[in-house]
Amino acid sequence: MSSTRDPRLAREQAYLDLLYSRLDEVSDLTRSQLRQVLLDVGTGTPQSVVERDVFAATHAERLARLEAAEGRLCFGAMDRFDGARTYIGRIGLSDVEQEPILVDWRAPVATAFYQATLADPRGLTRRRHLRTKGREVTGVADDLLAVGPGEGGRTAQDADGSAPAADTPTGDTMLLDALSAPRTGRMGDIIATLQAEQDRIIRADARSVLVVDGGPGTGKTAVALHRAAYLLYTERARLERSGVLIVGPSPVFLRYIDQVLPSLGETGVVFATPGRLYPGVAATATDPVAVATIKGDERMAAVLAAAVRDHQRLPRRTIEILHDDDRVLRLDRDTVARARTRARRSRRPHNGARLVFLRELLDELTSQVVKQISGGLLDDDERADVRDGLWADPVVRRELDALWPRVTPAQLLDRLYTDPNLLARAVARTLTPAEQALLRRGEAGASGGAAGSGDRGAAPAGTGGDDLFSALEAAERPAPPRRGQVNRVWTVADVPLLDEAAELLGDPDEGSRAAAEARAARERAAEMRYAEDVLEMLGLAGQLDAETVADRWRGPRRRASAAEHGATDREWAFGHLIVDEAQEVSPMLWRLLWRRCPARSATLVGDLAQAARPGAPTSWAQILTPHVGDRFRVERLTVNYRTPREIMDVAADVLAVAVPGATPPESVRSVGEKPLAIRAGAPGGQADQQRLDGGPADRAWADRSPADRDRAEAALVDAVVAETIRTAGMIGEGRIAVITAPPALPAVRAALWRVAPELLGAAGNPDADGARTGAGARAGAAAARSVDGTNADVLDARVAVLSVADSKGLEFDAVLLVEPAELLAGPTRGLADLYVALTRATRSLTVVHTGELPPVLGQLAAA
Ligand SMILES: Nc1ncnc2c1ncn2[C@@H]1O[C@H](COP(=O)(O)OP(=O)(O)OP(=O)(O)O)[C@@H](O)[C@H]1O
Repeated sequence: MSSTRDPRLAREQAYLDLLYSRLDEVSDLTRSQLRQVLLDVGTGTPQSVVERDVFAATHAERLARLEAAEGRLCFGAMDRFDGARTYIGRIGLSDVEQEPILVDWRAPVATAFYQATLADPRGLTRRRHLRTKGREVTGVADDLLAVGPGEGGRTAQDADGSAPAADTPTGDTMLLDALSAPRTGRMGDIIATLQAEQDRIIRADARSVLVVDGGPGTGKTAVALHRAAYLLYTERARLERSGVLIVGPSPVFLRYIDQVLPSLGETGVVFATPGRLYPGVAATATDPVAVATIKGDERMAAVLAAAVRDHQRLPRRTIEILHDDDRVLRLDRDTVARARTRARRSRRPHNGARLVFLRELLDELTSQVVKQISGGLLDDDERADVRDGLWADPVVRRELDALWPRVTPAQLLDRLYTDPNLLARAVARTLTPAEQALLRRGEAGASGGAAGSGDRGAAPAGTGGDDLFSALEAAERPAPPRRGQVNRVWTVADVPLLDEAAELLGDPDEGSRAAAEARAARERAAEMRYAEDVLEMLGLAGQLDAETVADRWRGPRRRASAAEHGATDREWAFGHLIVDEAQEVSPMLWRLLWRRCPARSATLVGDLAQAARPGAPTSWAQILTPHVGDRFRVERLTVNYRTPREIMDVAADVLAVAVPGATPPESVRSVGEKPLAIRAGAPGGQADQQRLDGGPADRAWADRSPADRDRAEAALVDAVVAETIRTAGMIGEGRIAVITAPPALPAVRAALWRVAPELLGAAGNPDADGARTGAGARAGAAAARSVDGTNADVLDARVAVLSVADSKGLEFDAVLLVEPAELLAGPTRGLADLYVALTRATRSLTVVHTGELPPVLGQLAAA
């Protein structure tokens, strides 16, 4: 990087000083405007209150954006042929004359900064990168793109008075420096070094579905998050109202990425894991892979529809109802069938159509009563009284409810899993007997991870749309807990099924009352947090209380509140959907996701080669055509920014077997350090660093005798602990992941905790189980524990012990991969899991194993 005597530094420092002083001015002004609005009691008219609140919200959001821009306010400049210079930064700024002095990286004019090349300089002579620390310029790097016509053959750098040296740093130097920096446990923004192919994707049109496909480390996640920030900038009005939903595979992953958008000044997004996409349920428990696969199968939509129809019954023979103890009324099969047909034709969901069904049958029963009383001579009011009397009669109610009961999603799913007759009827031609058995097995409950919230299905709500019955239905609220109340642990794979059921059943009770309460509480909590932040920013904490300020935000709907709302309302229509690790999404989950974004404006990020799901599709068309037809476009990223060449060479062998013919991404750098294989339990009890010849894959642990297994496990754990400590000493301040098959997680964690607790931090303490809240919770990832019981706080520690599932999308300076043969023997696509695990490191990879290495890792042997 440039020396301190570089004259360019002084010039850029002067400009940066000017930018920061303007930032301070604008921030002070905004702060004082906000203070004034908040302290102003106003005239008290409704209009003045609303106006004041709108102003307050606008000022507060602007202030938050200005504060987020403090770090790396400006990171580049571009010189054009006409000699004009434009500075690019985190936000746009204008001087007092309203002349632009800094351009937001997302503005159209900034496109050239990212996309200009020597071959296509886009009117630029030079792209300048600024390295800053706090408010100080510490380095300058230039990409010379062309010689300006008015400069008489001088290079752009000549214009600064400095001669270009052969080893002058360039944008590539800046990129490599960023990629080689120690990891912090959190993804950061990459606006200073975005590459042209990434920038094009970020700015792509948002009206249809864009798939960002690419191998590990190609920046897919980074691009998706920057695209969210770009869309919030270019389509703010639309997305402020509707929000952006970002779905990531695990709470750990959401925690990993939760700083990126705030660092770009954007907060109006909802983060969710698949287990949290149904209001009122926070599922983290998982089913066995085979069960989850069948639950995610598209055919489950037909199964659920059949299960709902099964609750719309016809009596075998005429029903006799004793009304008011003295009158016998009759409902024959044909009458009920007619009512059922009408109700079904109403095209309302089950609980709404129930009202049509009830009306038909009550009309019939009313006619019978009227005939019996008066030979049919009653006026309308009297008929209405008769009908009310029938509805109020528990005997009548019981008979009608039995024919078309109100059902909640939780009840429907619970019955499907537990009632073999219902299951058999609902799946008659849809699932094989073996698949049905798996569904019933799902009933046995979930494994791994913390419990999802119980889901009670007893409190009915009015289904609306019919005055008479709305009133009658309202009268029965709140209902006492009924027999058949559901209180089970839902798994992640149950969530799309609950949502599908809610769609078929209509406004479900738990989706209305419980979710409305949860929503109100969350919105209030968000308002309070927001108010506290604003008071903090203004130094008004002692003068105004957060409660008062929060109340003032209730009038105009803030962007954050739109986001909060969307998080708890299954009928909320998000303006844009972003799905990370999209290759793992099951067909049933896709159905849920598209319901959340009916406009089908989406960015989907994934790598089919990393798909762990058995039977995962092999093309995006296979995944998307059923949902969006041909309204999708695939963009590929090809450069691996994360994994060094030496590690990628090993991973490429795995890819070649996992997906024959697939091209691995090209690593942008090498580190001069080959991955190692360490064999545990070698003679003398010492871990033995080995160069092996491949050979047959070792027997998986499950195949060994218990004594062998115990010995091997003890040796393995010892070797992992020793190697982790050695690696920690070697990499200094960076982060390490120990990636292992789920069964070995507790033993490895416990052993590391015994020997080197400081490496695991608070997240590694086995006694500290239980609910934790933190930034992840704030980001919408409230379930602190993940698929394999991993606490999202692991990212704060120097060493994270993770399953492959939880390591998805993350990266570390060093990775210790434990017993790869176990991954290959697992129930998921083992080669894909191995590929994911191998590609998490930015610097060093060590494989620790007990038996022979799988042949696919032959390269390690030759290392
Ligand atoms: N232009 C860039 N400048 C600096 N860093 C970059 C750039 N592009 C990508 N990176 C970094 O490369 C790493 C990998 O990016 P990212 O996690 O988005 O990849 P990915 O394609 O989602 O990987 P995976 O499929 O393995 O999850 C991240 O640390 C990211 O910040």
